[in-house]
Amino acid sequence: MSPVKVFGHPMLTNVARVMLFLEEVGAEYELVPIDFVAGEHKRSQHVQLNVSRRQFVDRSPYQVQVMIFDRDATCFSSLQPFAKMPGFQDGDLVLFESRAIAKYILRKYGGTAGLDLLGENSGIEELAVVDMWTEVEAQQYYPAISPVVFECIIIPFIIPGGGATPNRSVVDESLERLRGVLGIYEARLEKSSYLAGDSISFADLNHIPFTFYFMTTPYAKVFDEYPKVKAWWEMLMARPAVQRVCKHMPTEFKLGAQY
Ligand SMILES: N[C@@H](CCC(=O)N[C@@H](CS)C(=O)NCC(=O)O)C(=O)O
Repeated sequence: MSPVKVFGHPMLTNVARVMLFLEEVGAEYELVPIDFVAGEHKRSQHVQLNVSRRQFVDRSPYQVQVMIFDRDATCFSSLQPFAKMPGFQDGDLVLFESRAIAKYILRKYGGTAGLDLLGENSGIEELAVVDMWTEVEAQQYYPAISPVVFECIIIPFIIPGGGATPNRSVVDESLERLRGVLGIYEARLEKSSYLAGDSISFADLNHIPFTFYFMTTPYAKVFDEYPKVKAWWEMLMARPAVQRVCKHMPTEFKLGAQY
C-alpha cells in the first residue's frame, strides 16, 4: 500500500506539526515538497507525485534535503483550496488543516503504535481535559506566541520578499499576552507533568512548531521566568520524534537568508 503523502516544506510550522504526529506513531509517509518561495502552492497547475531521486543541496546557511520529481499533473489547489500548506493525501482521502490531519493520523495509527495521545481510550473526563488543553493551545497560546515568530522570523526570513524589521509594538504586546498564558501554564504544570495530566497528549505536542521557532528569537529567555514550563518544554524537545522533525527547521536566521 502506498504511504500517505504530506505536501509542503518541512521547515513550515504546520507541515512540521503533521510530520511530528506521523513520526510519533512511526507511520510511513512521503513528503512531497512544495517550492513555496516560487509560489508553487498558489499555482493552479502543479504538484508532482512521483519522487524520482533525492539529494541534499546546500542552500546556505542550511542543508536542505530536496526531492527531485517527475512532474505530473496533480495541482496543489485540488488538494488544498485555500492554498496553504500542508496538504495531505491517504489514497482517495484528501485533507487539509494541520490539526485535523494530525487527529486523523493519531486515530488511524495511534492504536498500532500503542499511543493514545487524544485520550480516546480513557474516560470521557480525561478526553475532555485533553480537548480543553488542545483548545487552549489553539485559542490562547498560538495567538500569543505566533506574532513574535511572524515578526522575528517568518516575515523577515521565510516569506519571499520579506526582510522587514520586526514591529516592536506588536512584539511587546504579544510578549505581554504570552507571559499571561505562561503564568497559567506554570500553575498547571505545578500539579501535573503535562498539560492534560501526567501523560503526554496531543495538547502538549501541538506546541512544538511555533515554540521551536520562538526559542530561536531573542525573546526565548521569557521561558526562564517559568521553570515548570521550561522543564516541560525540555521534556517535549527530548522526544526522538520531535528531534527528527525539528532537524528540518533552521535555528539561525541571517538577513537575506533564502530557503
Ligand atoms: N490553519 C492552517 C494554516 C496553514 C498555513 O497557514 N500554512 C502556511 C505554512 S505554515 C502557509 O501555507 N503559508 C503560505 C501562504 O500563506 O502563502 C493549518 O493548520 O494547516
